[in-house]
Amino acid sequence: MKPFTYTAQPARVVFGPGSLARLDEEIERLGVRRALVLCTPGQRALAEQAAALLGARAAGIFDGAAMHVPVEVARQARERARELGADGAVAIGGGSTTGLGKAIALESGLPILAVPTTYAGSEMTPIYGITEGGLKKTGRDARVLPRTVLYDPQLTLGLPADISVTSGINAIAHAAEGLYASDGNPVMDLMAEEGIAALARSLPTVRARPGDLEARAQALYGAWLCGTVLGHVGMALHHKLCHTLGGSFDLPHAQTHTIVLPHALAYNAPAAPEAMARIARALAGTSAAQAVFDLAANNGAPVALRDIGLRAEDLDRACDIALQNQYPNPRPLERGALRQLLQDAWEGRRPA
Ligand SMILES: NC(=O)C1=CN([C@@H]2O[C@H](COP(=O)(O)OP(=O)(O)OC[C@H]3O[C@@H](n4cnc5c(N)ncnc54)[C@H](OP(=O)(O)O)[C@@H]3O)[C@@H](O)[C@H]2O)C=CC1
Ligand SMILES: O=C(O)/C=C\C(=O)CC(=O)O
Repeated sequence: MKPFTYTAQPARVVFGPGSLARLDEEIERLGVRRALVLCTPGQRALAEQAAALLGARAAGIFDGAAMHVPVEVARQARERARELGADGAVAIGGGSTTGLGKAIALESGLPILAVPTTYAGSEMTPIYGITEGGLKKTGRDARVLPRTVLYDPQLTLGLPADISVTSGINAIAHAAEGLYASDGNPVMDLMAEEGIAALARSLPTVRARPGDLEARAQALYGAWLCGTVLGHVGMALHHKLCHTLGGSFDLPHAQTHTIVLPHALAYNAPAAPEAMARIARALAGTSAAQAVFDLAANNGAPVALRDIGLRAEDLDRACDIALQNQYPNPRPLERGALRQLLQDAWEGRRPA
């Protein structure tokens, strides 16, 4: 048994179809009297539904959430919370909305209740990300971890099939890197393998039948487990590469994770055989890298960076940026091999 340290993070999770109906009692449980409801413009109707459930406990709605939490949006939301005398926030939507709630909590310490509608998993982590001047700054702070999470599979029924698949593989990426994390532990390993398996089982059904509530519940269960892993252990090459590609080249988040993951796993495979075996087992495959690639390719997800906006002439700079910071990774960062990883991901080549 490898030595480990495990510190459980506080979070209350309410899971089940219709759990949105418990919003008012759960926000009261946090001692919140005036909650600001956060959403993107596209999820305004859902936010209004949440505000109606809160009744007098709804201070108002801020519908300006945006991908990667632009610093100006964070400032506007914080100002709105102050104007309304909010003593808490409800973030209802995907990772972009949860990220806005985190930006408010980072400065104010206000309690956040998250109602996720994608599989990003941000609701289970103390990780924040705020973008300024084209650069995304991420960090970890206990203040941003949502106090309560309501997982209601019914709210994911409207998530488009293509976004569902890439958001689900974004979740798988958290767990996959968690299995070779330098600060991993047996509890997170168990959650990671179960989370990957739940998503691998359910995503094909979600794509074929987006209205299948049980498949949606399985996918959301997997996302919860994978997000919990992300919140407890450090990420490595895959996430650092995706932050580089997303932050510096403005590539779409979940799609970037989906494309890069097979190649990051192939890069680390020689240095993390046990983790790869567990990932492959969870995916019912023989090769972790190929099983992830096939899950994406067989379910209509993009497999090539060139298909989501990265140009061939960007690859050298992407490699340079990725090499700027050192961080724990099973295999040392070697420029030649890293550049080949990016070339394979750009072309969409199935890992050998
Ligand atoms: N800090 C952390 O621990 C983590 C942070 N993240 C961050 O979260 C962001 C990515 O999160 P992700 O959820 O993928 O992205 P978004 O929150 O941007 O949502 C992705 C897309 O799904 C749509 N959508 C969301 N919910 C529904 C729904 N119920 N019905 C229909 N459409 C829906 C959104 O539409 P619309 O825009 O209209 O809402 C959007 O087009 C990134 O900024 C990433 O960095 C991701 C994982 C972990
Ligand atoms: O990259 C991920 O999926 C996990 C962490 C982040 O996205 C950090 C953030 O931008 O909030």
